[in-house]
Amino acid sequence: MPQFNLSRDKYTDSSKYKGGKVAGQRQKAIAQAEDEETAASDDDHPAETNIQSELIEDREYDSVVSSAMHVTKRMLNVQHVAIIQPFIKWGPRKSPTKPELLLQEAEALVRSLPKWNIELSMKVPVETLDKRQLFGTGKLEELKGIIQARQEAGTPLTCVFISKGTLTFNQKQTLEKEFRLPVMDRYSVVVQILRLHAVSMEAKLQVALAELPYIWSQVKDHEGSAKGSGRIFLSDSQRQMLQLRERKLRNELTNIRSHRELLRNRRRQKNFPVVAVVGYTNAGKTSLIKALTEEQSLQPRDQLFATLDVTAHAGLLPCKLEVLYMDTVGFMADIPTGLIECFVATLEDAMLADVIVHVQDMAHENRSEQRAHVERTLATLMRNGERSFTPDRVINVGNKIDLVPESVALQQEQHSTASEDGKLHLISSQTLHGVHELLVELERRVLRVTGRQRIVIRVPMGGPEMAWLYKNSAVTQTAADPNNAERLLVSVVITEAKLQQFRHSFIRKRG
Ligand SMILES: Nc1nc2c(ncn2[C@@H]2O[C@H](COP(=O)(O)OP(=O)(O)OP(=O)(O)O)[C@@H](O)[C@H]2O)c(=O)[nH]1
Ligand SMILES: [Mg+2]
Repeated sequence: MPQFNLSRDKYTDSSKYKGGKVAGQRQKAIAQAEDEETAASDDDHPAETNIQSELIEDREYDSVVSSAMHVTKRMLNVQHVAIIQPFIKWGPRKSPTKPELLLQEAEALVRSLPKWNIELSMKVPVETLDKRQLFGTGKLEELKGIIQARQEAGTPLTCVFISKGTLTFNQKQTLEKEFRLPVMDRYSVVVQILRLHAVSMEAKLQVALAELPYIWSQVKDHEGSAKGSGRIFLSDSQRQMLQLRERKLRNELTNIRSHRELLRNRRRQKNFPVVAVVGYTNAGKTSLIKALTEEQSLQPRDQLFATLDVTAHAGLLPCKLEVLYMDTVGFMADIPTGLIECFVATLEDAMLADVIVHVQDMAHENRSEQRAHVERTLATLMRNGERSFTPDRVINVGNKIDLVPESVALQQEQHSTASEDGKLHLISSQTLHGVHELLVELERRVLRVTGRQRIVIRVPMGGPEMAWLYKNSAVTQTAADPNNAERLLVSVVITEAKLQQFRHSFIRKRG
């Protein structure tokens, strides 16, 4: 039953997650509960897994995708890359972000691919991003000269990465002819990274789906161009293949998602409060969850889009209430919407969480833009969802404080809003500085948002009350009542509704 394992990966079992090991007993217990639910429904669909594997191993498609975006299965091969970051220097369409930062992000993308080496890295001013050859004639000659010189001395380059969202088919074709090298844009580099990091079948199918709008847009560019090279980009049968592929991918994803909904309902019934950890890519989401749960299996990586599956990890709040932390896909600006849309569905679960922790990298120069980008995206995602993006559900966390000089950190803390809800919690997931305080705040929010409270109830020893409390609340401590040897003092975290039920069932009777 291979799909059985798939669904489990997503939520609890991190054994396949970044190569880690199965976590502790609590984790196992939840996984087991989910498995009971999963087993029945998976038995019904043994054929699905075959279709899914065929969609991933499809030679005919591979040849189309490799010609459209130079994305191949041989991505572990060594590549020698020249990065060119175009930016508009003047005028109303001037790039809002400093070109140095754009270039840094482009370099981080390339570094996320293990055997890709950055040989050259340049930022180049352009008048507009729409020109057929992108660069002015003089600039283009200069770039050709630089690349040529590099080819003759030093390690020969194997591709040029132009750090622009998407290049049109014509831009790519023109530049490939000029540079005599394959040319990639941000979309194709990100797809390459996503392919590498996709672990579960759902993530793999999502990446596959994310590739299609790109291929279609290249086909459209090619057809729309009067000066098309005359070469047919896609044959009719290839087009049909792509259409069929898209339908199949959507079908399979729908199947997987309805399955996920089943698990989500199941989890709701079990009543675990859920905390979603979101943020810009590489901000330290996975590291924070590792710090909060002490789960050794989690492996943070200094790579963009390291996490592609929403996974859940159990942890305890200081009051001993168990919560599930959801690790999510990172956000990134200047990624064409079509690409990330496919992953948005995986964020659905996160959007339904009781509390959302927004992790920010305090050591990143572009922190405030990153924060604004994440907030905008979250607000859009939630506009269509069941729950709204209200400040009382969000905790802002400033991570990597160990990398920031103390005086700067202090300033940033003072800058954050005075109210407890708007506060920026400064922490280091690495040194664990501030993590305990964050847990205390998390507890406060979780209890408030889910309408739970911590109380101590006095119950008769050996009575039915104890069993009832274990079943319907989180019992965090029991102690003998110093004033009455036949009674116990039970500390619980309980919802208002359950507390009413308890009063109704036991206290009135007793009275
Ligand atoms: N110095 C320092 N490094 C940190 C801290 N937290 C995370 N890192 C590092 O930052 C990098 C990214 O961490 P991850 O936890 O993988 O980040 P993420 O947000 O999950 O990234 P994606 O899944 O790619 O979106 C890793 O190299 C971590 O070791 C911190 O508090 N201090
Ligand atoms: Mg991560």
